[in-house]
Amino acid sequence: MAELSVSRLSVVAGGAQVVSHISLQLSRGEFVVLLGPNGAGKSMTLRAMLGLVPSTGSVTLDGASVPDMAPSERARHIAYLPQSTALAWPARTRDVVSLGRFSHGAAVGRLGRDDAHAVDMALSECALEAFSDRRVDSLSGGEMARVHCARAFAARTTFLLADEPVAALDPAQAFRIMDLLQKKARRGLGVLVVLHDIALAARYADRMILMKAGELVADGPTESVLTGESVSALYGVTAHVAGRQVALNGLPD
Ligand SMILES: Nc1ncnc2c1ncn2[C@@H]1O[C@H](COP(=O)(O)OP(=O)(O)OP(=O)(O)O)[C@@H](O)[C@H]1O
Repeated sequence: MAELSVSRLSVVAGGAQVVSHISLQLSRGEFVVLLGPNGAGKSMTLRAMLGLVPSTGSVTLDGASVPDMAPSERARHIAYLPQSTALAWPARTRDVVSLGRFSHGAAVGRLGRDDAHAVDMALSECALEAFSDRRVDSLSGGEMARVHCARAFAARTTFLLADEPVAALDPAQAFRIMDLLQKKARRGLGVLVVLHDIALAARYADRMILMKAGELVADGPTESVLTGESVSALYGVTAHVAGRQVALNGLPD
């Protein structure tokens, strides 16, 4: 069973410790949601796990240090959907999805048979066939989010780290993306997703990790981690949780 293992990961930014001694494991086939208030250190944790920011501690994939991997090797194992999804250049959808194959040696206009197949599959999984030749700067936010997912799926990695992939999507589009990620996890992808929508997280997560002020405060099965008390302690709002149903009742009086 492939495993991504994080041990005592810490990050300092702007002179402050923004991630403090985080340890966690992610296995293939798991769907894990990382929750926490703004500024808790969630994005920094993902970026440090990928070696994109300096950190201390260790991150290993089946024992091999991830930050020490060449970028292309890392990208063959772990796909990353960063928070910002804007694309500044007017590429076609299919070419953006093809970027997911670059770590396998492909280049725009130079896709091998396996690359082309992976791109076609990813376009189909994300219901993007009709947009294949469209310029991405003409797509809606929800369509663009699907393009980013397709790019990640085309890479055929064993792990996917996604930072708020459904922020700014309407409920149907958000469910569509979460369903896709869940389907991929059921087929063996290890998925770690940062979300702010607690109800959505409750619906999908096999496991939840809670972070606050740079520290990991809970990690376990959704049913045991998600309680009215844990949501209140995390966000400072009153909440009622029944199983996987979450009702937020605003700020305390
Ligand atoms: N380059 C930097 N210099 C100084 N502080 C930084 C820098 N980058 C990030 N930080 C700080 O690190 C903390 C954690 O940031 P991070 O982006 O990981 O939070 P987050 O949990 O992802 O928040 P959000 O939910 O708002 O996206 C924040 O307080 C942020 O201001």
